[in-house]
Amino acid sequence: MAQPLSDLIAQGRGLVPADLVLRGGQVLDLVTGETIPGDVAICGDTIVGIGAAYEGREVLDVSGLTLVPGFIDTHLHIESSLVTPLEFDRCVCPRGVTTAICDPHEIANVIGVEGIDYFLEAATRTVMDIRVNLSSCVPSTEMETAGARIEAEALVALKDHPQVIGLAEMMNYPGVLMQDPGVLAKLEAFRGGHIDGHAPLLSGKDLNAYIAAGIRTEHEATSAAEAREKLQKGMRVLIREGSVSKDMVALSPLLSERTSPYMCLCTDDRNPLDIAEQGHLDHMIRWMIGQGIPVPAAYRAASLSAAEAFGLKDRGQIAPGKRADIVALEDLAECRARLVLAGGRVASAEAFAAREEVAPVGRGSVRAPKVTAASFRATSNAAETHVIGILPGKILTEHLIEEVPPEGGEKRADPGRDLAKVAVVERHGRNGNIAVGFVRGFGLQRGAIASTVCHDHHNIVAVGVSEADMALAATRLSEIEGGFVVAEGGTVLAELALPVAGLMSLEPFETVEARLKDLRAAAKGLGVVLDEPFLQLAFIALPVIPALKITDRGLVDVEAFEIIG
Ligand SMILES: Nc1ncnc2[nH]cnc12
Ligand SMILES: [Mn+2]
Repeated sequence: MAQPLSDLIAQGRGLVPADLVLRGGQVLDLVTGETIPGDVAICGDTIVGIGAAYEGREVLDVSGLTLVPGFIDTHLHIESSLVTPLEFDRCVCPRGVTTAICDPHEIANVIGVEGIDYFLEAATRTVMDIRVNLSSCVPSTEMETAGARIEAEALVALKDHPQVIGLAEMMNYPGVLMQDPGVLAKLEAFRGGHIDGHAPLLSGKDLNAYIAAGIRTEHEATSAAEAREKLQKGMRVLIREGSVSKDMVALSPLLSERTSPYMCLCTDDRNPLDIAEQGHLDHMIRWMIGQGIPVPAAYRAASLSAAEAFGLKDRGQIAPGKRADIVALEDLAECRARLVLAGGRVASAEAFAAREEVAPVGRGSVRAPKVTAASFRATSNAAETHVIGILPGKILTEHLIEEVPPEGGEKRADPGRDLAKVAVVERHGRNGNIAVGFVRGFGLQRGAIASTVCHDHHNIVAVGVSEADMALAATRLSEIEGGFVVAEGGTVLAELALPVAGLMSLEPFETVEARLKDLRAAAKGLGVVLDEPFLQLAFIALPVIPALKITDRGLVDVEAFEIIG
C-alpha cells in the first residue's frame, strides 16, 4: 500500500520519527560495492533514509550487522517445494528470500487456470512477495496428455493482475522455431513485455531467432559456454541450483563484477529437504563466495540484477524509495540471516501465523486407470531398445540404445545391467494411456518407486524392476490423491501424500522434510544410487528437455521432437 508522500518526506528528513529504524548497522551498497554506516529509516513498507542517524517509533538494534537487499528467486515452481505457497513462504523467507518469481505451470497442467488463481490468491497473503509469470506451455508439447490446456486468451485475461510480471518460460522452443501458431499467439500477446525463456542447448542461428522473438531470460544453461553465448546475445542468465538441476558449479565462473548486473539466481525446483540441509539462495551465495566470487557480485545477482531483469523497480537496493526488503547478516560470506524484513515487516513466527490461509485446490486429482503387473509388460520382438540414460544432477538425459533380448515376446528389467522399467500412466481421467520403456541410472535392484510429480503433465511415473510393485505403487498413489511411494515385495515401504493436485502436501514443511528422508532411505535400501531420486524421477517425463524422455504417449526423441515408440 503506497505511503502518503508527506509521511515519506517528513520521515526521510528526520522531522518526525520514522515508523521503524534499524539502528547501528552498515548497508552494503551493490552499485559501488562499498558499505555505508548509519541507520536505516523505514516508513510503512518503504525505506526513506540510510547513512544517517534517525529516531523511530520502533527501533531494532542491528549494530555490528551488515544489511543487504532481500534476495529474489527469479524462477521457480513453488509446487516443487512439495508444500503450499504459504508453507513455502514460512520455510524460505526467514533465509532472506523476500521475492519469489514463480511459474505455476505444474498445478496449471493438472487443473488449469484455477491453479494459477490459487497462486495469485496466495500471493496476496504471504510475508514474502510472490510474483507470477503466466504459464506459457500448458501442455508443454502435444506429445503428452495434461489435465488442462491454456491458450493465449486465458493468459491475456490474467495479464494485468498486480502480481503478474509477464509470460513464463517459453519451453516449447521447437514450437517457436517452427512458428507453431499457438506459440506465436502467446508471444504476440506478451510482445514488448517480459517473456521468460527455456532453451536448453540451443545456440547459433536458432538461438538468435528464439531471442529475436522477444524472449529475455534463460535458466536452462548447463555450461559456461552455453551461458556465455546467451549473455552475449542479450539474455539475462539465471544461475540455477535446484534439487536436481544443479548448474551453479558450471556457471558461477562466469559471475564477475562485470557480468553480475546481467546474471541472477534461481532454484527452479528445490525441495524442503535440500532447503533444510543446504539452504536456498543463501546456499548459492555462501557457496559462490566460498569459491572466490566477489561478494558484491554474488549479492548483486541475488537482488539488484534480478530486480532490474524483471522490471521490479521498487526493490533490489537498500536505498530511499525502495521496498523495505532487508536481510541483516553477521558475516557476508556466511550469509546466515539474523533478521529479515519483507516489505517493512519482520519475517517472524508471529507474521507467518497472522496470515490468512488459502483454501486448497486440486483435491481428488488422481483419476488413473486400474493397473496390474500386466499393465507394465514390454512386448516386442526386437532386441534393440531405446533406453533413457539418467545424468545425476541434471534433467538432461542420454538417448541410449541397448540390446534387451525379448523372452517369449516380452522384455524384462535387468537390475544386473542397471536396466529398470519406466512407465507413465495417464491420471487426469482423459484416456488411460500407459507407456512403458527402459531407464538406466537409478541403480534400482528390487521393487519400484512412483510419483505423481511428473514434469510437466504430472501423470503417474513409475520406475521398477518388479511390474507387480510398479502396479502396487501406482495404485497407492490413486488412494492417497497423489505423491511419492516406494514399494517392494508387495508392501509399501514409504510414502508422502501430495493431495493438492498430486503435487503439494497439506503438512508443515518440517513434516515433508522428514517424510522425504524416509523415502530416500527406502529407495536407497532398494539400491537407488541417486541423491534426489524423486525429483530425478519427475523429470524423465519432460519432453522439452533433451534427449530421450517418456510421456503417457510413449518414448519422445526430444532432439527430433517426435514420439518414437
Ligand atoms: N519444472 C520444470 N518444468 C519445465 N522445465 C523445467 N526445467 C527445470 N525444471 C522444470
Ligand atoms: Mn522451470
